Amino acid sequence: MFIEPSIGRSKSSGGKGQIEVICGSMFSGKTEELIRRLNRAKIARQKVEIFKPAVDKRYSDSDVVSHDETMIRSTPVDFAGDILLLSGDCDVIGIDEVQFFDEEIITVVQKLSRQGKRIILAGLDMDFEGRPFEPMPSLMAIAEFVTKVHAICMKCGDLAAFSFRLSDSKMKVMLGEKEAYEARCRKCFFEERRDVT
Ligand SMILES: Nc1ncnc2c1ncn2[C@@H]1O[C@H](COP(=O)(O)OP(=O)(O)O)[C@@H](O)[C@H]1O
Ligand SMILES: Cc1cn([C@H]2C[C@H](O)[C@@H](COP(=O)(O)O)O2)c(=O)[nH]c1=O
Ligand SMILES: [Zn+2]
Repeated sequence: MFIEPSIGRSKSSGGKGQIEVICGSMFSGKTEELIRRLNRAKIARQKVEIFKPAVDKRYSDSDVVSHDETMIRSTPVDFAGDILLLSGDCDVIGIDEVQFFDEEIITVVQKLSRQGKRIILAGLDMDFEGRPFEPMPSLMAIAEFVTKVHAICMKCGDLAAFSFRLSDSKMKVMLGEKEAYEARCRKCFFEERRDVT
C-alpha cells in the first residue's frame, strides 16, 4: 500500500535507530500497514519483535489482527516498560494500538531507538470526540517518519480521518469494532457531534 521511508539497517551493520508512526482513524489500515512493514523486515532477515497492549483482546489474546484478518504473532504486555525487558537483541520492534499505553511509552521508544533499533508504531491519532489521543501526538513529534492513513467514510464515501462512536458512552477507552464505531469524514463526523467544540 505504501512504501516505507526506509527499511532501516540492522544493528549489526550500524543501524542508527529510527521511529516511524502509522496513524489514522479506525479502519484506516494502520494494522495492515504495520504488518506489511514487519513482514518485509523479516524478508530482509532482520530480527523482529511485535508487541501490543494486553488490554486489546478483541480478535486474539496474542496475535495482532487487522479488521480484514491479516495477522502476525505478537507479545501482549501490561506496561510499556515490559517492552524494554522483552525486546532483547532484535533489530525491529512493531507496536500496535499504541494509544492504550501511558506516557511511559515515550521514554521506552526513545531508549530503544537510541539502541539502534527501528521502531514502528501504529495507533489512533484522535479519540471518539475528534481530540488528540495521547501519547500518539507526542510520539508523532519525536518520530522521523509519520504516515497518516485514511478509511472510507461510512456516510458519504469520502476519505475518513475520524472514528465516530455509535453509542453515548463517554469513556475514553471503549474497545469495539463495527458494532461500536464508524469511520467518518470531517463533515459527517461533526454533523452528528454538535456537542464537540
Ligand atoms: N470504512 C472503512 N474504510 C476502509 N476500510 C474498511 C472500512 N471498514 C472496514 N474496512 C476494512 O478494514 C481494513 C483495515 O483494517 P485495519 O488494518 O485493522 O485498520 P486499523 O488498524 O486502522 O483499524 C481494510 O482493508 C478493509 O478491509
Ligand atoms: C475512537 C476510539 C477507539 N477506541 C478503541 C476501539 C478499538 O478497540 C480501538 C481502535 O482499534 P483500531 O485497530 O484502530 O480499529 O480503540 C477507544 O477506546 N476510544 C476511542 O475514543
Ligand atoms: Zn462523509
